[in-house]
Amino acid sequence: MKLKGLYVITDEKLTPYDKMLDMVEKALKGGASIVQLRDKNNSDEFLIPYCNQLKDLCHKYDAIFIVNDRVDLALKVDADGVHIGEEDPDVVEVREKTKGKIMGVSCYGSVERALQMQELGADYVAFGSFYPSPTKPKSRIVPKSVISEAKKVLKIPVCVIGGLTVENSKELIDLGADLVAVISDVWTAPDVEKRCQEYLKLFK
Ligand SMILES: Cc1ncc(COP(=O)(O)OP(=O)(O)O)c(N)n1
Ligand SMILES: Cc1nc(C(=O)O)sc1CCOP(=O)(O)O
Ligand SMILES: [Mg+2]
Repeated sequence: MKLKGLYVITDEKLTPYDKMLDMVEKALKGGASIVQLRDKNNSDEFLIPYCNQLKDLCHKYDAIFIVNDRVDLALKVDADGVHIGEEDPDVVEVREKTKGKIMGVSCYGSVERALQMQELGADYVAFGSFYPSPTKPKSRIVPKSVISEAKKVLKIPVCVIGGLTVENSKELIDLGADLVAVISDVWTAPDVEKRCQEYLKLFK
């Protein structure tokens, strides 16, 4: 299990629950290192069986299973970790509750915030959006220079997100991104496994 490579994130519309496990397995076969469940609407009770199956699937492929926002759900299903942002539960409390698990924190365009989050125990930080995101159209665009600035001062891995495609990710990886987090470009691909393999080639 590694904090490097392709990080795929589920989406209530693009990975509907009746197709999600099949689609995620294709991404894992294609080499995804991390899978995040991102669901803003459904109840924990509805999500628990999916989380358990996703976690088992991830572990079969030596990948990491992360839950977005919902720390209590992550704990209930013993996920490998959580991802939180500015509007989510407090980082210090989350670190306390999720000792031994991976904690990823969104830092948007701020290296200063990333340094603080590293200090508070984040295992990786995420910057973005780098391009207009079909999933989060209101997300602010941040300059690519934040990646190289972050890499100069951070010890923990840097994840990039927001409007990423195979074509536009190469430049971000060359600037130092350790993880490339993707929703639309992976799940709308005609062949999800092949699309993931294309991302993996960018890291070689
Ligand atoms: C890997 C990764 N990076 C960033 C985010 C965004 O988190 P956040 O800002 O909390 O926004 P929401 O995803 O919760 O809408 C993420 N989920 N994953
Ligand atoms: C969940 C998320 N967070 C973002 C941020 O900028 O912090 S952008 C984003 C959505 C990423 O989806 P897509 O690959 O479809 O653009
Ligand atoms: Mg969040």
